[in-house]
Amino acid sequence: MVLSDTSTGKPKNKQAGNRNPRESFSRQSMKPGLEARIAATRILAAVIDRKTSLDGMLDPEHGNPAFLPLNDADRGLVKAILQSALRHLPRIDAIIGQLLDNPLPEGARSLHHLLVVAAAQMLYLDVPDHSAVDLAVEQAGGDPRSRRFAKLVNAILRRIGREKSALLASVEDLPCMPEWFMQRLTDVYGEEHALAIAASQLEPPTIDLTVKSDAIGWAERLGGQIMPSGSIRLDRFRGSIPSLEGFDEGAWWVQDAAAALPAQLFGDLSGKRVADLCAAPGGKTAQLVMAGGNVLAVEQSKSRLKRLEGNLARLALSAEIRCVNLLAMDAAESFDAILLDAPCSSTGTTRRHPDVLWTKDLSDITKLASVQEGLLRHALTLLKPGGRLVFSNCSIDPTEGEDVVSRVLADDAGLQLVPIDPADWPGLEMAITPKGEFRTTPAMLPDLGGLDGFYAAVIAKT
Ligand SMILES: C[S@@+](CC[C@H](N)C(=O)[O-])C[C@H]1O[C@@H](n2cnc3c(N)ncnc32)[C@H](O)[C@@H]1O
Repeated sequence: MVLSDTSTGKPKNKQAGNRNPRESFSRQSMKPGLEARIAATRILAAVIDRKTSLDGMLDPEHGNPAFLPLNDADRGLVKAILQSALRHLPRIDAIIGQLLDNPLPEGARSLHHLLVVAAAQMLYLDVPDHSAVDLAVEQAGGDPRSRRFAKLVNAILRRIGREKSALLASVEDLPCMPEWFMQRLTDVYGEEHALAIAASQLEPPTIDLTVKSDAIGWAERLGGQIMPSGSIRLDRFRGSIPSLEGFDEGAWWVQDAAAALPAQLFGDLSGKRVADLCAAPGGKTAQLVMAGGNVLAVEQSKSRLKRLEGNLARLALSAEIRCVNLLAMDAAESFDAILLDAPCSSTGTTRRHPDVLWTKDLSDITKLASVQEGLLRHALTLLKPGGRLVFSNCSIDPTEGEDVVSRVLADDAGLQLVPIDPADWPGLEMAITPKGEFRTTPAMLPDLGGLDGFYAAVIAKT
């Protein structure tokens, strides 16, 4: 049995996953929920087959063409389906595999994605089984690539409905990460820690806020708890952030507790000239301004810089802003303190962005490490003697953290690592390496709801 599937071909324009003209649905005649399911299936295909990141495709104005016509409720449903499907993909695949007599044909990508979307709804979301099955069968019937498998779709999904508990139990020990990533985590952190990271990834993330001041007061008002980073955690908050007290007046901003650490490593910045070299969307810029710095925020992406400007305006904080590639900055311009929060694989943020695991691989990690090394070497030329630079990123792989810093330090005797003192960070001692760098992972502080994976090191120039 051979299926052809052109959906794995390159998209015709920059927006991945355009409506396939061969699908025979018209919007008006669709059952409620079907359009959302079709959108979720297309976007899932773009993530898995074309390595397209989810954030851009779910952008309310510039997102995937299948996403844009949906109403708010359907958009919410699509997001929930995709988060669940990507978070649990290896388990869903294993369950579907158990129910098939023969593996799905190599080319049957659209059939695979359709089954994954329906199974995610049935196994991990509160969608009634009969409605998930009916819509999946209708979806299969309306797509010439899957039409002849409509009976198979019906049979598999009905069995998932009937045998849900046993099927879920049969996969509960399977880590929900791609094999290459699980292997890499095991090599770096050991099996136990790697399994704990994989398990933490199954939990929806918490929302953390960084406050301008009065953390105790805001924690009480918002019903949150104060984290060892000083952040306020709103555990399992699911509402609308802008509706929270303090948003309009700019009293706080959303920032994971681990992401709040690097900018704090400078201490008081009063009177100092500070550069935030990879600044957007600006969470760390805001911290540097609040620490008293005279801050220049540098960012090469115009659209991301707009977000930074909007964020600083809401917070009523001011910084000098420059849209430039930091590699073009001249060493004649020097700074007392520099934060380089470098672009990275984002593998520390898989609780929030489960697509990262399916859009990145080891070669991306190696490439990004080399970009980071170039950025770090250049950033250090902009640092005054006696100044400090904090290098950070949200990768969980030491290739993009510890290894970059140790190579750069080994080449220049005028640079030293300033060890972070565990005594200064009660509650986060486990996140400080023997050399004195921050290395958080999502498996840390499990009783408080975990942390993003982050790396940060302080470098001094003599
Ligand atoms: C990890 S994000 C920074 C997050 C930010 N520090 C925060 O806390 O909100 C990395 C940013 O660096 C920017 N970037 C990447 N390469 C750059 C370069 N060569 N020059 C300037 N900005 C760059 C990216 O556009 C991206 O916005």
